[in-house]
Amino acid sequence: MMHGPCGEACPTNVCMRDGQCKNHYPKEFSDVTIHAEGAYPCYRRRNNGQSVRVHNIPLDNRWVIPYCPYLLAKFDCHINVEICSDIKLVKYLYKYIYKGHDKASYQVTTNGSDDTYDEIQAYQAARYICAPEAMWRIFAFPMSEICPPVIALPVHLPDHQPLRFGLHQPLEQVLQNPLSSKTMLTEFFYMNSHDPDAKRLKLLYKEFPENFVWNPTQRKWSLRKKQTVVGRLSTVSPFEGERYFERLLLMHVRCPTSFDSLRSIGSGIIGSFRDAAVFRGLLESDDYADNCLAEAAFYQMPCSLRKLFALLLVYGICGSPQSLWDKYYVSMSEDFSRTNTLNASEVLRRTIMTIDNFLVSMDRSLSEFSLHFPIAYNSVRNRISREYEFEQNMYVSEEDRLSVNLLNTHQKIAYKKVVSRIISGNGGAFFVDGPGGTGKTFLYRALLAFVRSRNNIALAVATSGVAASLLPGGRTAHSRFKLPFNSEDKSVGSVSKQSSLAKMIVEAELIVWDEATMANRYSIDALDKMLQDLCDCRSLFGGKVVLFGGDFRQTLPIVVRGGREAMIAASIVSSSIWSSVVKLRLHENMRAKEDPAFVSYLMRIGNGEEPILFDDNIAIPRSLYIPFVNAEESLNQLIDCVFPSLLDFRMDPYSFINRAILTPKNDCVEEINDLLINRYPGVAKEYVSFNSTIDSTQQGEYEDYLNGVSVGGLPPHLLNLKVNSPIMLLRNLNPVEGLCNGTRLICKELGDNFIGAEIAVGEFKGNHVFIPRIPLECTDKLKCPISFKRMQFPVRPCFAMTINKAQGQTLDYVGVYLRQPVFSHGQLYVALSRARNSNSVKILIHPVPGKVSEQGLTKNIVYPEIFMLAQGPFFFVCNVQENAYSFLCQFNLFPCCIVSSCV
Ligand SMILES: Nc1ncnc2c1ncn2[C@@H]1O[C@H](COP(=O)(O)OP(=O)(O)OP(=O)(O)O)[C@@H](O)[C@H]1O
Repeated sequence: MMHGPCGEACPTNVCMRDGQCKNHYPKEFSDVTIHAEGAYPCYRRRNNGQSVRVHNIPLDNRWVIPYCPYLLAKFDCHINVEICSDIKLVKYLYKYIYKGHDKASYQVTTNGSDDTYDEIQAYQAARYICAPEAMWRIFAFPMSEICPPVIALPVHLPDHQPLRFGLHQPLEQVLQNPLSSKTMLTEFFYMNSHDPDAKRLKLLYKEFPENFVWNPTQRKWSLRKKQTVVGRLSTVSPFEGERYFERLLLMHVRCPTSFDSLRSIGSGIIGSFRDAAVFRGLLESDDYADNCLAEAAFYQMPCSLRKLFALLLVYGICGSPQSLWDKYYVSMSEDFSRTNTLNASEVLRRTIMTIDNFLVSMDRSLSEFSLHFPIAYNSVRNRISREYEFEQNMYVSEEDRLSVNLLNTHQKIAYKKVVSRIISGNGGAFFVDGPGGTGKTFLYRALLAFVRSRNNIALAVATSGVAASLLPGGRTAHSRFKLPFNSEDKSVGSVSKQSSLAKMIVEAELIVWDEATMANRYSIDALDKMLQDLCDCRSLFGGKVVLFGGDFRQTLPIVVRGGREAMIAASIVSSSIWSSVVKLRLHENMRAKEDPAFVSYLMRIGNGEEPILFDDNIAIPRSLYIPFVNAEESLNQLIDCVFPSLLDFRMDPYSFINRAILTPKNDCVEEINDLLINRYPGVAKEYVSFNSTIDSTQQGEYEDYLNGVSVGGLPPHLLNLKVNSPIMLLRNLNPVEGLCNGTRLICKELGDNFIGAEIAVGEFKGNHVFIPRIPLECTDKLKCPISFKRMQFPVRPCFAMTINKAQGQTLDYVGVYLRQPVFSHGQLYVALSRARNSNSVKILIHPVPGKVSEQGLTKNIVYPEIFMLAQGPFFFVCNVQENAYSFLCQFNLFPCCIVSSCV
């Protein structure tokens, strides 16, 4: 079946909406079917040159609607086919099964007739049953079957057991029957207190039917011998109060022996199920901020406590900031009051200013919160001007100041070019391109030091928080320039011309943007427009000197549901500014100098020059991979290579923090982290998240589902941590202080309401921070069909992380776990290039089932067209960047020969 023709060839086709095909035809060519996370499957559509003519327009494989010839022939009707490889797609199966037959119901009445029409009765009396269904029913064949069977478990309050009795059955008789008061729930309690198997297994209520069978006649549970079943607690709306909180406890408390035991804490019993749920951390408490500060204050770390207070303010968790301030002021100012040189009002001023400074670095200010102090202080009005002052007086380290003397030849050339533009005031945009480790950051630091040591402003930004934290005074580009996050938003950001921020931007002599290869080109175009507007100058970037940097071998901008072409189209190389950018190249790898063979191997992987054997598969050298024996044994071998002794790790976590297992997908990350946190020595502390649907009426219905949802970027529902275990931050809490999405920390204190941790890497290594639970929203329908908010600590263990998350980080030992091969451009290169040499990397590849003998083969996905588009001269030839690849292919110019001829 073919779609269309539509688009330019037929703009009036029914599928056209706002000049675009609503079904996204034509699709992209692809040699294999790819099912990326959070994206529609990209089916195999080979570019084999074949086409058919429909309405006189040639349509090739990109226009084919997925179909199954067998099904079409068998049923002789219209059947579309989709891979059912995602849980979300299952809903379509149910939709079509339960939709029922097409039917209509009508009634003929005379005018003025007042006959009341019983719609339900009419439906029951005249439901249309098609012939096959009628036959199916006559033969009493089962109409539906769920496998495995789902056992619905009742939830009721004490003495609120539901009772079933006949119409004429005497109530007394019902009540006197001892079986009447027995329910699955009461007998679950009974089993937990009397049955040795139940005591041993320590099950949750929902797990109980998996191990025990309910006998409805005798009203008792007995050990299950066969059949796999699934238990589900009946849903309860939060509006039902205590019954809802009781259910919450039943979902999380193991082996309760009575209703009271659900509410028992230590030796006492808490008054209500709600309070018990709050006490166990299952429910957002009204006093959360108070409890959190009280617990953290106990550790007497006033500096960390002030930052914690600021975080609670920023995330709107403080119900009453003033009362918390009054209550914890003494603890927050303890270090200042201890110095005998400061009087009381000076202590107060310092405490206020340090909190305000912390808030300012998070783009907020103390004056935004309803807090009153007995002294005056400068805040919101001067907030941006304080930033301006901060930028103008940025401290430049001696090391950075002297780094200019250490630059290698290529770095020196780049340095001189940029500096000469700064001095001449002519402006210009540069792009420094170099593989990882060639000293791009080293160059940025030298340039930033040059400008700042003359007391001028140089703004350092990066696409990701981790990269920003590696630059002195670095911020994420979006937060520094208030750029729109949404690529649909074509506005130029929200910096008003009169603001101090605008003044700071206009005065900046240099803007450095690292990891620009990961940025969406709309952000870069937005910066160009904004600078032109603020500087009243139509030249590129308003005539400012802007230095971009990055590595096109690494991953490209993420485009939700977008494939290869969409990623290329979102890259800086597809931006209108690209042809005017001066390209600077660094070649000498300064990081892996001692292993040149590994460096050239990495380059071959990154450039896509490693020979492809078949289906994008390359052979990994024998010394780099662990031979696959079976899933468990081989994974253990990989773990042993990366973390040879977890006990040593616990003793000296800093010595091991730069070791990690990298893998393409989130599900593997969670699996390995769970495995390793269990093996890690020490007692685990479990933090349970509270998930609430944005639409509160959906809470009861979806709560269990949301507890099971694992979304990339959100912490897990059940977060298990141990003291000294490594964790990764999942939010940009404060990039200026090194707290970015991706920062690695070491757990130090595990309170009930906070986590105390030390930053483990980078400029801020050793800094201590208290992290509170914060609300983390997921409204992206592609990640989860139900919009919800998860109240949890924004961290996860980081023994393992996704390859994309590792970008920008340098590791001492890298384990690459490829249960599934990489799925996007540059991932294999990013994973391997985190290591300094070949001795500090090991790869485990799961072979294709049935082909265990084919060891050490894996995919290396490289989009060579990005390298071509990144080369300047070709832009003059092809003009329309997005079509450059196909344009060049028409002339039989293929990637390798183009790159080499261009170089
Ligand atoms: N000219 C130099 N002299 C001495 N050391 C250098 C020089 N250039 C870079 N280095 C060192 O080499 C290492 C890698 O440099 P850097 O982090 O700047 O590379 P990069 O290109 O930014 O890498 P990535 O793309 O992975 O972030 C660093 O330890 C840096 O200090």
